[in-house]
Amino acid sequence: MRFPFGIVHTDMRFGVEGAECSSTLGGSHGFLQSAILELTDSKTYHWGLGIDVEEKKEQFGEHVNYAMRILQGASASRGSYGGRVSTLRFVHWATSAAQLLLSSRGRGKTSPSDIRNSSGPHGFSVDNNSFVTSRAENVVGRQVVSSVPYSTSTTMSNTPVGSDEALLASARAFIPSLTNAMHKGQAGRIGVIGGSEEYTGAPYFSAISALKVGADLAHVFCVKPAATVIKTYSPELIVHPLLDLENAVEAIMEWVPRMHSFVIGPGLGRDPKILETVAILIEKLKELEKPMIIDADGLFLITDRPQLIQSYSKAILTPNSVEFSRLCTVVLGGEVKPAPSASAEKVRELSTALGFVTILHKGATDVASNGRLTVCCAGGGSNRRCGGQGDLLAGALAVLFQWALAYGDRGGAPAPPELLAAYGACRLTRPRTNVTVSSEFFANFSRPCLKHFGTVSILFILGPDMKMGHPLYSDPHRCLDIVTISSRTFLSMEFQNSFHLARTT
Ligand SMILES: NC(=O)C1=CN([C@@H]2O[C@H](COP(=O)(O)OP(=O)(O)OC[C@H]3O[C@@H](n4cnc5c(N)ncnc54)[C@H](O)[C@@H]3O)[C@@H](O)[C@H]2O)[C@@H](O)CC1
Ligand SMILES: Nc1ncnc2c1ncn2[C@@H]1O[C@H](COP(=O)(O)OP(=O)(O)OP(=O)(O)O)[C@@H](O)[C@H]1O
Repeated sequence: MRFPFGIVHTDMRFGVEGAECSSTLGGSHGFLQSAILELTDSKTYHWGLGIDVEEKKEQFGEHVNYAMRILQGASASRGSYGGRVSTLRFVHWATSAAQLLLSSRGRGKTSPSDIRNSSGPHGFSVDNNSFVTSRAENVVGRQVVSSVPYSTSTTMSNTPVGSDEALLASARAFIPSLTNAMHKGQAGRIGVIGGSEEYTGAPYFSAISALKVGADLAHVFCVKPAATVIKTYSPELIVHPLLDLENAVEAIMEWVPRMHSFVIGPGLGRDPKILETVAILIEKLKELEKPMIIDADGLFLITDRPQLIQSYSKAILTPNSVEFSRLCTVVLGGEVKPAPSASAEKVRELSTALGFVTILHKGATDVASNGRLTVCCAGGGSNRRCGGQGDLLAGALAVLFQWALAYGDRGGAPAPPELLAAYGACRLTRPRTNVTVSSEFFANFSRPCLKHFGTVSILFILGPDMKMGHPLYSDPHRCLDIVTISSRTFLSMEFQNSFHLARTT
């Protein structure tokens, strides 16, 4: 495995397997050098003090501009960097690592374990003083890649009703057990309404994640030009090229009754005719009381016509910060600036204004509210912000939501089904991305993320391994080993009896 980088604090030395860059400067110049090395696949360069960007431009041409852009705009990660995400990720993490080191200088002593056990904006912080080690790369590289411990950051705001463990236990309770008595489809038939000529990945991510989490069947309802493309991603998906037919509503409604829940919006696009079709479908799904997760362009539609889901208790909206901001502007009035972490109060306000429709605001901390209760889920998760992670979450949530609803509110749970499902989906998604970061450091992200979806689900189900503070969370490499073992065990059904979970029908 390529180990992405190592940092020695004394001279900010960056090591990339097969390429090494030594700089006596550190800071962003060091990062720039590293980024350029990555971009150019250079083997070894030793640059002296200072970097003359113009000179480097001559040497490396556009790569310098590119590296600069990455450094300056790492936050604008989506899309624009295309295939260069590995470099972005490299710099992103490297930056975090260096911030850690730089911020710790001259403030006494911090042991590696202090860093490993602490948490902060990047999943870690320096609690006390300086970091002293001669082989910082051994610690910091690993730490930055693997840390992001699952912190005790889940809270209930307006009503203090539970802890992480209580929420997790209740979420786990509605997962159907694996037995030979179930028939195909019983654990979930999920419909994804989305996919356009431009966006074929998003509906795929949602649908396949639904399957990985445990649904039996996933259907995608998309426009014709997207259908073959989506189908070729996976033979497991059932793909219906119906969304752009003249009689789209009628054609899709033939399938709707057999679906347990829907994800509406991933990759849908914004063609007014398609959106009109989807608006009619939403009305019809409501009549049939189908649970629905509304994401991405589905939220664009809802922002335009909030009355579509007003007071519908089986809808969960999953806005990212920009989508949340747009919704707030329309529904609450006034400007709400997009922020990585939403104000729990604003999320509650929006939910209330929409007639207690559940809102799950995705961010550094995920905040879910049904207007009466608010649940937050932080910890875990990656610092990568590439496209597709929200789609994965939406697919997972569609499965958990229908499981939760089928299980029902049996009393004793710290939150109602919609919030348990939201919490469960976040809790499931965040460690998965964490595991992926450590194992797929230089690869593209959302797709390998899927690889761990099933396995992390296993951990989710196996319960005891998911305890916060468990070593799994401080060392994803170990986590992967255990996950592999767990999966095998799971598949061989040896642990079947330990699935003491109630079954849904
Ligand atoms: N592989 C694919 O097919 C993918 C398709 N996608 C689809 O792409 C379509 C458009 O989705 P977008 O999310 O780009 O929506 P928009 O087209 O509304 O763009 C939102 C923009 O806001 C930016 N942004 C995000 N957070 C911000 C913040 N805190 N402050 C300022 N700007 C911020 C984003 O970079 C993005 O460019 C949807 O249909 C979506 O499902 C995405 O799901 C990603 C993956
Ligand atoms: N700043 C952040 N720090 C850590 N995790 C985050 C952050 N922002 C979002 N996430 C996590 O990433 C996942 C996807 O959220 P994101 O905001 O990327 O969705 P999205 O923009 O709708 O995604 P998509 O590209 O699929 O449309 C969620 O599980 C969320 O918990």
